[in-house]
This record gives sequence, structure tokens and C-alpha cells, in this order.
Amino acid sequence: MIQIFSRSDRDFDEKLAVIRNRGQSLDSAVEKSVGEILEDVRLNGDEALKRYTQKFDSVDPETYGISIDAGTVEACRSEVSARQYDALQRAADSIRAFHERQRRQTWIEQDSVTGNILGQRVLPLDSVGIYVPGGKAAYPSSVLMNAIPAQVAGVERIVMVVPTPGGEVNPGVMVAAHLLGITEIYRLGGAQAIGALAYGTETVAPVDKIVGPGNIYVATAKRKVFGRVDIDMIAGPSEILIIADEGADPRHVAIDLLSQAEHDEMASSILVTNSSKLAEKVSVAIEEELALLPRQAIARKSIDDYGAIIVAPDLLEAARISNLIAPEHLELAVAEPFWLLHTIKSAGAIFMGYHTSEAVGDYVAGPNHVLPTGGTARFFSPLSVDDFIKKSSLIYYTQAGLEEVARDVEILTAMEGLDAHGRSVSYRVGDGT
Ligand SMILES: NC(=O)c1ccc[n+]([C@@H]2O[C@H](COP(=O)([O-])OP(=O)(O)OC[C@H]3O[C@@H](n4cnc5c(N)ncnc54)[C@H](O)[C@@H]3O)[C@@H](O)[C@H]2O)c1
Ligand SMILES: N[C@H](CO)Cc1c[nH]c[nH+]1
Ligand SMILES: [Zn+2]
Repeated sequence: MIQIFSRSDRDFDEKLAVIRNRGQSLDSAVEKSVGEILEDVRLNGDEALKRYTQKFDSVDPETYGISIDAGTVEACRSEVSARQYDALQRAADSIRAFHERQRRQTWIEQDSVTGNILGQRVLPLDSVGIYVPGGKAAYPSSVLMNAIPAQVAGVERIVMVVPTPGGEVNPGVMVAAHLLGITEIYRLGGAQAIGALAYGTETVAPVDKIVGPGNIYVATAKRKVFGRVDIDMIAGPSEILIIADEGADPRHVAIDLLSQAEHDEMASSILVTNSSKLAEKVSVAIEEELALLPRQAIARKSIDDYGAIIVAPDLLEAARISNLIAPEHLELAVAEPFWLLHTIKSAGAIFMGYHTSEAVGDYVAGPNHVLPTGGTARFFSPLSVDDFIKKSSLIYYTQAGLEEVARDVEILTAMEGLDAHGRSVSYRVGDGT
């Protein structure tokens, strides 16, 4: 059963702290094992990749290579129906349209008096690795969400890694890659996939940045290789927080909570409501809906371990609690969502109104479903075109422009005791001795 507690409970702060710390509580066993896998891949390359892929994904290295070749990808086309293909294509179109709006331009400006020129040049990253999860479920939608913003940015080399349990490729994942023209694909998952992308092996050339969601092993490995390569964010086990008022349909709320619980035993689903009646009804509906789910065991564990219904005195207090948790997905299932929106500070994606189920954002709305988890929406943003570009500042000074600032540079360099800096300007304007 999902736990229900109230803002007025004496131990409310402790209970909220447990929820808030879910993303922070580092599991030392996971840390240790991920550290060992990464080091092993760094030292032993392909041999380590094959060993771990056999151990964790039951892939026989005698039967399957590390690369997934074009023939295997093309063969999957016949396993995907026309309706499935069209739905993938339509989702890709709306994701591309949304991300096209995020494009950034190089800009350059000349000062009309001095002739100085300042600007910012925007270029795509050379190479990125996209992680497509595949342990407990297969995610064709994550191929689209990861790769399309990289393509919009103009990244030349997009490398996809995806685990293939038992060696079986998922046709939907392969067709999504084919539809986008992704050709460099490796049969790799977990920390070993992240190690291969970060350090490189005999088969996998390293990349500049790794993006994409994954389970605790993937999220921990990305955090550990940050610095060697860039990463997008910590996009770990899924989360949903729903703020609902008495007008919300309890069954809709229950199903939406379960939609994220079914991803992973470590997923988290929270309802915050100002209605005790709704709280009770949602709790009952969760039990009824759970019984219908094929992934009941996963969702049950997630609801029992990381689920909660919190009764708050009013919607403003509900928003305050949500801001403290900073969820990956936030649904505002209230009569006036745009009014409540102004009180929300931290959430990866915000779904407004009674009709907007979180699942539309997972697949078809257009915004990215790779989102920060574990409270990191306080400072991380959704995956976007910005993740796939780099910027350089452009600075050009004329003689007149340099003369205008020379005195200030001399004063500031003297304050820092950095004489060569000062002389580099004095000499050019004729003050050097
Ligand atoms: N935040 C987001 O944007 C977002 C989007 C989609 C999915 N998700 C999340 O992605 C995750 C997908 O998880 P998944 O497990 O289905 O697939 P996954 O691909 O993330 O993980 C599978 C890999 O985990 C590794 N692994 C499993 N058990 C291990 C162990 N005991 N030791 C070391 N490595 C081990 C294996 O290498 C395996 O290949 C879920 O948590 C889901 O909620 C998040
Ligand atoms: N809800 C996930 C992000 O946490 C994304 C996803 C893909 N498919 C279904 N859901
Ligand atoms: Zn989802």
C-alpha cells in the first residue's frame, strides 16, 4: 500500500526528508561496483566489455559482436508495423519541431566608434554518445529524444549504445535509429557502455559528451566519468509528483502515478493534495490499477518503497512541498493550473490541467523526456539543443579601441600584480618602457 501522511503530522519533516534524499543517498555497493567496471573497461577495453555484457545482459560474445551492423538494423524494419512506423515518424516530427526552436545563432557586433568587434561563435560538438536504456523495458522514444536535438545542433558523429538482453535487439529501437540515420550502434549497456564511450576501446572510439537516461548504474557511471567527458545531467530512475485538487479524477491520478512506477523499482511517485477524500480514493484506485499491470511487480515495489500521498492544507503549501522535492515530472491536476504555475520553481517538465497525462510528454508532445531526477531539477534543465553545442567568445580590438581601455587594464593588472599582462597592453599603445 502507498503510504499516506499529512503536513500536520509531527514527523512530517522527517518523512519529507526521506523522499527528498532518495536521489542523494549514494548506494555504496553501486558506487563500488560502477567504479570497478569503469576502471576495468579503461584498462582492458573490448575484453572487459564482452565480459560484462555477458554477465549483466546474458549476451554470448561468441555469437554476437559489440557492433550492431546495418544488416541487423535493416532486418528490423519488417518487424515494425506501418502503424508503429508512422507513430514513430510523427513523434520524431513533433520532437524535431520543438527542438528547432532552441537553435542558437552565432552573433557578432562592431562598435561604431572604435571599430572593435565582439561576438559569440556557436559550433556543434564533434561527437556524442547517446545512451538508450534497455534493461527492464525498451525505449524507441529515447532514441528520438536523445538523437534529434543532437542532429538539430549539427553533431556529426552520434554514437548509440543500447543493452540487448540475451542478444536480442529491440526492433522498435533499431527502426527509430534507422529512421534518424544513426549508423554507429553498439550492443552495450550499464556502466560498461559509459566506460566505453568515455575512455574508448579497440572497437569504440571515445566521444566528447555522453547523454541520456538510465538506471542507477548508468547514472552513477555518468557522474563518475564527468570531467573526462561532458555529461548532460543525472537522468536516473523516473519520478512523478502530482499536485491535485478535489476536482481531479482519482483514477487518472492513480494511473499517472503508476505510469512512472512501472519504469523501475527505484522510480518514485508522489501525490500532494489538499483533499483528504481524493487521497483515500487515489490510494484505493492504485491498488485496483496495479492488479491490471503486466509490470505489476516493478510498480508495486516502487510504490511501496518510494511512493507517497501527502495531504497539504492548501495548494500553495502543496507547491511549496513540490519545490522542495524538485521532481522530474510535475502534473498540476487542478482547476486553475496556470495560476498555480507561478508558484512552481523547480521541475523538469510541468504538465498542466486535468487532461494532460505525463505520458504525452514521454512520447509525442515534442519537449524532451530526458529530464533531471533526484532533486537535480533545482539546477539541471531538460536535454536540449544547448547540450550539443559549444560557444567561443570572439574579441577583436583596433588601435583606437585598445588606447581607450589601456589605462583601466594597467590599473587592474597592477592590482593583481601581473606585470606581463599590463605590459602587453602598454607596449601596444606606446606606453611601454
Ligand atoms: N530520467 C529520464 O529522463 C528517464 C527516461 C527514460 C527512462 N528512465 C529510467 O531509465 C531506467 C532504465 O533502466 P533499465 O534497467 O530498464 O535499463 P538500463 O539500460 O538503464 O540498465 C540496464 C543495464 O544496467 C546494468 N546493470 C543491471 N544490473 C546491474 C548490476 N547488478 N550491476 C551492474 N550493472 C547492472 C547492466 O549493464 C544493464 O545493461 C529506469 O530507471 C527508468 O526510470 C529515465
Ligand atoms: N518517463 C520516462 C522519463 O522518466 C521516459 C519514457 C520513455 N518511455 C516511456 N517513458
Ligand atoms: Zn515514462
